[in-house]
Amino acid sequence: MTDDALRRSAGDADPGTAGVSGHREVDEALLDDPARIDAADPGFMLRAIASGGPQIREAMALASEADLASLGDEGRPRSVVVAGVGTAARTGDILATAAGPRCPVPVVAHRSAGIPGWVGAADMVLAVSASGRSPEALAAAEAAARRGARLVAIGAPESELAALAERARAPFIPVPRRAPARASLWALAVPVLLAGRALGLVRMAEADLVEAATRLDDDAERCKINNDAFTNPAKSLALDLAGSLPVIWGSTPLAAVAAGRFAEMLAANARYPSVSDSLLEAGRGSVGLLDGVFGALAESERDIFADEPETPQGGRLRLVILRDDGFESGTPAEDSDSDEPPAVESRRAEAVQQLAERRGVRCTVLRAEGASPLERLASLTAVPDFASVYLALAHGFDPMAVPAVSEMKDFVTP
Ligand SMILES: O=P(O)(O)OC[C@H]1O[C@H](O)[C@H](O)[C@@H](O)[C@@H]1O
Repeated sequence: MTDDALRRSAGDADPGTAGVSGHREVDEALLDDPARIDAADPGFMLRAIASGGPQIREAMALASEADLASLGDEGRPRSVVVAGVGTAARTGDILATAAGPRCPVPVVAHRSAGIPGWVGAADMVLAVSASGRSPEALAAAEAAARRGARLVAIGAPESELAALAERARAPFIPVPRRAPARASLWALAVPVLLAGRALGLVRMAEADLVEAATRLDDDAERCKINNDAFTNPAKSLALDLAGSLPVIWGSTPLAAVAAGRFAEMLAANARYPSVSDSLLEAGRGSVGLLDGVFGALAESERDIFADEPETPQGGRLRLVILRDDGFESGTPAEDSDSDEPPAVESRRAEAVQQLAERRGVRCTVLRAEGASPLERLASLTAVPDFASVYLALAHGFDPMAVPAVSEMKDFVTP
């Protein structure tokens, strides 16, 4: 489409605003007023995000009805490809991390249409789509069936994906529709993890799932709208980030998955740009951001005698470190999601905190809690999920409606 055509099809939206509402300054007072929060969230995104615990329990029941356990009967596949986009693709990262570095077969999160060229009859494809109609997941399921690969489909009941699975005689795990897809992370991730467990790639007890669900319930309770910013960790994280350029680094592979999820939620809900990575990668490159225009230089120009900066944090980094130091700092080696000793990862997290401190770059640290990797992942996603929504609301954005995403779909759908 040419620029002119793009402009024409944008209708009569004002240039520069495209009918988008919201305000650049955060409305801090809104976060202390439950009635205003409610009114600012007409699509009930907070409620949707709070359903993580129930999603896990429901997914466990639905997966047991679908008899996923029998997947292991045909033996271990040569590889597992998790195909989908957006939140569906994130479940592939979760499976790969849960399977860990000692996993005997490759686990690949495939984020484009179809499946890799090397996939054949010896491989297994998990096609994941919350709506059950994303072209990428449908193309993956179709290609898997055509090439004779083993297929499991996970998505909305009575969807195109469900029909495709039925035609291919492949197991289908229904995921009750809960728009938007990003509010369905746990409903999608649990069947993927249970498939991995049935194939012998993931060690995960029922109790781990139950405890992760309880953790999400507890965090939803701490993050509920009636708790003010002093007691609500999500509101206080949202205020930490307000007006900043967030840089989110995860101390371990598991924490890096949570970092990626946070960046995705900040973009979709709060419409904030951010950088996210594992600290291992960041330490070799993007840690340099701390020295840059938005890092040390922005901080050295700050007037430390001013009562209130005119634009708080404008154009300045805010570091968020997601730390997973393992269960009581002593994760048994066989449970570790990383190839590195936990001490090395902890040292890296301490180091980057010191680097930030020396440069005056503000830093928020979130620590994983819980015994199992799944529970610790849940503990690193719940508060950030809520924070992204509170930040959206404080800027006057409806976190449910993202005009740019809808317009993109309209432009590219033939
Ligand atoms: O899970 P699906 O229904 O296939 O949707 C996949 C993705 O589609 C769109 O890109 C949405 O903006 C994403 O939030 C969603 O995760």
